[in-house]
Amino acid sequence: MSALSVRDLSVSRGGHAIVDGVGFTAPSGRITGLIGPNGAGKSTLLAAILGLTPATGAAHFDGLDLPRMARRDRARQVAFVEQSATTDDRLSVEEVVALGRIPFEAAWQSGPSPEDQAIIARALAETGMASFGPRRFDTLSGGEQQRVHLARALAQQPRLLLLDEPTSHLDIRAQLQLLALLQGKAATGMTIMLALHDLNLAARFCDHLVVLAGGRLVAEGRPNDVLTPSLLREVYGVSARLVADPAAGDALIVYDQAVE
Ligand SMILES: Nc1ncnc2c1ncn2[C@@H]1O[C@H](COP(=O)(O)OP(=O)(O)OP(=O)(O)O)[C@@H](O)[C@H]1O
Repeated sequence: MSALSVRDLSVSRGGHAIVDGVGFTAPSGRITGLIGPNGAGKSTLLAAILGLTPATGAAHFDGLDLPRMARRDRARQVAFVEQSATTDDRLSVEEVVALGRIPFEAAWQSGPSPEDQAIIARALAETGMASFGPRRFDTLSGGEQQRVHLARALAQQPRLLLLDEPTSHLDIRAQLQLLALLQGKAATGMTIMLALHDLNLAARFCDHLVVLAGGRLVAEGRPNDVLTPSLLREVYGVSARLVADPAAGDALIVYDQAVE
């Protein structure tokens, strides 16, 4: 089974644990939401899973020791959409997405093969960016850039996809499109984990939730079991109600106020 299994993962900075003994399993072919307030350690945890920041503990995917793998080998299995991904701004959109094929290129290959070009075109189409191929990346809006970073990750054809707040610059339609696209990918067997701030979207689109606060795992499980008013009060410091949504067959979170 190609689940992501994280065990006792810890990251310390300045003598302070910012990720503290976190363990969970993100199920195979499902979407796992990583939620928690600002500064909870979500970005640090994702970076630690991929060995991009020094950490102790373990993160395995289908028997692969993710933090200790060679970068190129890992990039053939796992793609990461960072919160503020840096890109050489002079590249065109097509060239940015083509970066996703580099881990698969032979040493003598100069530029994408016809097969790579088809994969790049498909990733651009799936993210609604097909007509932007020749545009310079630095001329895009924040939301368009975010979609291109997703397209670059999809072009890697990963078995595990990690995303750090991939909807932060997207309008509501684009958020729904992105999450529906991820659902489709999960249905093909891709294991997906994404950090997300919108808890109603997390409840609707995620199969599994991992809740962090103060660097520690607070809860893990199905959205309906995890997103309770008491958890929202404890973790986010808000009073909130769950209101039945008969059309969707589950509950919506309605926030009342921040509490002390
Ligand atoms: N190099 C560092 N030195 C000291 N503290 C750090 C360092 N890097 C991160 N932190 C702290 O670790 C905590 C976790 O940061 P992280 O970015 O992982 O949180 P997050 O859950 O992703 O937050 P957000 O929702 O705001 O993006 C924060 O309090 C941050 O200030």
